[in-house]
Amino acid sequence: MNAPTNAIVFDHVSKHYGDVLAVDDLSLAIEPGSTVALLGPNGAGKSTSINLLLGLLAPTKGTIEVHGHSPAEAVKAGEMGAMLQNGALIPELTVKELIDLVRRLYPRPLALDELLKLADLTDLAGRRANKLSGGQTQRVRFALAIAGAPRILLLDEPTAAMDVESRLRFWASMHDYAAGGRTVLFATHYLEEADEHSDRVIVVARGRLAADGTAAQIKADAGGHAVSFALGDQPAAGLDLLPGVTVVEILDGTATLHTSDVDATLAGLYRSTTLDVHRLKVSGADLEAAFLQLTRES
Ligand SMILES: Nc1ncnc2c1ncn2[C@@H]1O[C@H](COP(=O)(O)OP(=O)(O)OP(=O)(O)O)[C@@H](O)[C@H]1O
Repeated sequence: MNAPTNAIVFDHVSKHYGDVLAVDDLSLAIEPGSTVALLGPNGAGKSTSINLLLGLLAPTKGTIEVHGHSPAEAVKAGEMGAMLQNGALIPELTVKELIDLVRRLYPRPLALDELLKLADLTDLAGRRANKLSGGQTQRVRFALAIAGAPRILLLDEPTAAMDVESRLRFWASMHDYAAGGRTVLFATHYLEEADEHSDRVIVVARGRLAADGTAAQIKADAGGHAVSFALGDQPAAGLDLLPGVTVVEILDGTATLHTSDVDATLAGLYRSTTLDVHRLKVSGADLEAAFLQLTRES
């Protein structure tokens, strides 16, 4: 039998919680060595997908493979490490003791010094776990996730509640770990994180696949541009009906029209409205506009 070419495969996977359809016929394949963002709004099914991948939940329909094995087999073989949204540390232990305790549970763990270095914890090695800030705690949880040197690392909204500096340090650690050819899948609803830290973005909305590609492809496919202008106190009624317009945002007297056809929108703005248009600006799509459009459409 040929070795499986994909690290992760979801084949028509659905997951119901009673009446709630959290994951809806999701099919995708992730190549080894890629860093993939699972991007979606609240309730899109990101955590459910990660829990399915870890074998913590069973799909209602469909199958999941991890390097050709079931999730349970892959977890048992130490193929996957995960940083989930919750999970307390043992407060009495120091950072070093805790990481060493966990790494010893694995057959081929990373060296303690390497783990401390990768998670940027060398200076905090002697600190007790209950004396850490939120961002430092997340770094310890990251170290625990990679302790067994997993080939696949799953991160569920890893930077939630981190400040800007902590985020930067966290992503640097993630890239260092991924650089060894490992596969990383991280869930986020931060568009910038998906854009900056992944080489592929899988957008999910209401449990379904809404888009899949590089951040640049998703922006291009959504075809979006934004037309903005100073609206002042003029009425915004009807802007959403202009040709091409997908989303209208009004903020501090500025109207921003996200559009799939910038020429048609501009023509409509000048011909079909009586608005005084000042400080007109046309910009290329950003991931946010693409994301809004995609998660509305699906
Ligand atoms: N244990 C559960 N029982 C019932 N419904 C659940 C359960 N867990 C999740 N859900 C529902 O399943 C859907 C998907 O939830 P999930 O937590 O996977 O989304 P998410 O994309 O991770 O959201 P968030 O970004 O808010 O963490 C939501 O409608 C949620 O309310």
